[in-house]
Amino acid sequence: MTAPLLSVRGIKVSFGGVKAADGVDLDVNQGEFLAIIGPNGSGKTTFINLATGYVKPKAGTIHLEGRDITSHKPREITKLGIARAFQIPQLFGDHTVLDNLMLAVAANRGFWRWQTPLGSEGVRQAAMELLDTVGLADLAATHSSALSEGGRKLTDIALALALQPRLLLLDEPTAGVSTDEKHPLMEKLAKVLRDRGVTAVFVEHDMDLVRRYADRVVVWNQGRVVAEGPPDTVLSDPAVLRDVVGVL
Ligand SMILES: Nc1ncnc2c1ncn2[C@@H]1O[C@H](COP(=O)(O)OP(=O)(O)OP(=O)(O)O)[C@@H](O)[C@H]1O
Repeated sequence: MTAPLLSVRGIKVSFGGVKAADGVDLDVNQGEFLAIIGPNGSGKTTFINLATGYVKPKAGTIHLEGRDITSHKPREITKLGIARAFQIPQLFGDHTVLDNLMLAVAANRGFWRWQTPLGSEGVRQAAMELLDTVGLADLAATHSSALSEGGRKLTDIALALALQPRLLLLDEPTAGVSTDEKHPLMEKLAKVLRDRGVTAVFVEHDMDLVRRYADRVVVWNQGRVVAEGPPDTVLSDPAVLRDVVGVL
């Protein structure tokens, strides 16, 4: 069996008296699309912050393909292949969708250090390819402030893909997205990840989406992983339905 891509062992994080992670063991396997579910405030976002280096644990370890990244800075972790898409997409609203992507591509190529021209044809082409990948090529010239929430989320995912991640972390990818847009967004996302061989973790409150798109589900409650397995099994577990799904 292949070693996990990300391996978390004995992780503990507290904020004041709140235990956001209380001795968590969790593996993310190569190539899977893993959902994390749990009540508000149970520690799901903290897991994303830990994996990306924004929060440091008071105990435990995090390994990426066997390399200990527990003490690494966020920037170092990004370079090693972990990217996140934010719960609230961070876009420059007064710039076009293409400009936002070109900036991300150029930055990833070392634009700050090597002065890669921001508007060079190579950068433009790579940015257009990413937009095409997420189905937004037709909106390249649109100002990002004019996008629907689904469009903003897909742009944000394209920005994260510009970092060429091996592991993509998505905090509520469909939050704020209209009901009509949710399934097309997830279909597109699942296809992009599959086509590019990117492993992904998504935090989600919509159980229909979890059941339909996740390969595996991890249930987080009060800083602990309380259940995990295939969606159909986990989402029919009476304890999960009572303590987690019932309070979402
Ligand atoms: N930087 C912080 N400072 C203080 N408390 C924090 C911080 N980050 C998280 N917490 C607290 O830790 C707990 C877990 O938070 P976290 O955001 O990880 O939960 P969550 O499961 O993602 O919640 P939600 O579903 O509402 O986004 C909460 O009680 C939260 O208030």
